[in-house]
Amino acid sequence: MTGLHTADQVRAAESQVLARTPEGALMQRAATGLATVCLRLAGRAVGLRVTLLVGAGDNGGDALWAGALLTRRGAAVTGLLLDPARAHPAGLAALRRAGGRVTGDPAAAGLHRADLVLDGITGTGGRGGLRPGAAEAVARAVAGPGLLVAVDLPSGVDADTGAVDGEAFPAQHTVTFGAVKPGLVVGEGRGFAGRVHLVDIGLELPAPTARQLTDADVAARLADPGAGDDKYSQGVVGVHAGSATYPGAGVLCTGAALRSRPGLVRYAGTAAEGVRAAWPEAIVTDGRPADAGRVQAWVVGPGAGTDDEARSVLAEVLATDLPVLVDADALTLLAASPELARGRSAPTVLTPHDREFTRFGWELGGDRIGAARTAAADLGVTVLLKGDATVVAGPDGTTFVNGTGTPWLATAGTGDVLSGVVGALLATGMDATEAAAVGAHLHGRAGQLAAAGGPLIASDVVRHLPAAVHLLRTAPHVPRARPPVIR
Ligand SMILES: NC(=O)C1=CN([C@@H]2O[C@H](COP(=O)(O)OP(=O)(O)OC[C@H]3O[C@@H](n4cnc5c(N)ncnc54)[C@H](O)[C@@H]3O)[C@@H](O)[C@H]2O)[C@@H](O)CC1
Ligand SMILES: [K+]
Repeated sequence: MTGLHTADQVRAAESQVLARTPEGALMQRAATGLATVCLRLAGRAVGLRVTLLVGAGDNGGDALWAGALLTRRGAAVTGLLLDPARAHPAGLAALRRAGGRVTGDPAAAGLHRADLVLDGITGTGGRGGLRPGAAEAVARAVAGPGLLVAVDLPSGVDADTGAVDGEAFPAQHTVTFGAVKPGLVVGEGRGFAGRVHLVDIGLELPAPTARQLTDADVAARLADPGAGDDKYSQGVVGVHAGSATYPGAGVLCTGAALRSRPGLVRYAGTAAEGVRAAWPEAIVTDGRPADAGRVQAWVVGPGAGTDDEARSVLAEVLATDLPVLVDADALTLLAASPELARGRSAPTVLTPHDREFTRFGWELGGDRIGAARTAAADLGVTVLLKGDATVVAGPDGTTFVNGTGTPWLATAGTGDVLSGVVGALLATGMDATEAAAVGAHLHGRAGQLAAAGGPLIASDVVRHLPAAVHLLRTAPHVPRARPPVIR
């Protein structure tokens, strides 16, 4: 599990270490880690042309110290001082001592021929997007051939939210210190961070503000069937999705549930004929949820319409004491009658995309973690806010940011697949917020496998779910999972 820590949390942990270590020691650790990663990425030191973009704070100090280390290893390092009077004094002196050169002129900083560019403009102390001088230097860096490496955080990205207000440094790699900040993995920031390398600088960190599951974490939560299991003990999920005219959502959602968890899927709805034809393994009725037989969780909404019948089905399943996943059309209905979800005794999971989210009247700015948390607390539900990095927030504030997936998943029907996956996990009795996070991770991995040869369609994701489970289970360090407990 990767813990995500806010800038304040990291700063507080840093000040504890600062109080008991010699001056500059922490920055030395950061700079040494940074230089080590740079050498690994570049594959050599001697003759390596490096340009440092140096801002006015300690982030610039890290870059200068790392530049000094690289100079000593034989690199040709130039520091571009964006605010020369405020450049970190000790770092600047170290670079000069080592034989590095400095300039205040972006045109003279060698960005057109650098092998490596280190972005030390701002880190956790940055506010807002790049200022004009910094933006000009970044534009030159982007136009040049150098590998773009951000120091701690791509400048211009908000450490806590990933919001980018204006321009930011588009890093190919980010070397971050002490802890991964949420802004590196969520929101727009995710797209600016590139590959994230965490350097341990010996901080004692508090509980993270949010978490990111690894393959091993997810595998550990996916239990094998035991010798005494039968189809009922594996979790039975009910699906109400699709319509007679558009059965696709019912077919995809039912198929995803079947392929995620080999228990039993019951389908109830007007897409019955299409679902029966596609999935003989499902138990299908064209009646209402109450006609479907016993289930341990419901998925309701994808392609199910927003008419009175659909509304009454939604009210029926939300009136049960079973976990319910509400998606798509059912979210539109719920947004108009949120009281149906408020105060339920069993867990409810909402899986909105941005438009569905704002229909509830919740604001969605650059802070997707904050928005999902506010919504979850408002209704007392788990909110899975879909996006490039899906955010899952539970009613108690537990938060996950998903780290798997591919842009190819932005295609019709993949949301129906996600609902089926999470619904199947809910039916096993898994905690609802974990089920949403585990389901998002598995769905993303299946999407990555399905997209290996190029574009994918949603049914490709369904087909790749078993291979994705296998991939997760063969990840390093997977502990054995205990069998699920079915109520
Ligand atoms: N506190 C510590 O002991 C350590 C801090 N470290 C580094 O220190 C960084 C934080 O340093 P600081 O708190 O000095 O802050 P930063 O270096 O992140 O930036 C603050 C400076 O940038 C200016 N600034 C703010 N927004 C700007 C913008 N949009 N465009 C241009 N300039 C802007 C401010 O005026 C201020 O002078 C971390 O990200 C990390 O890189 C590491 O060396 C590890 C140890
Ligand atoms: K930076």
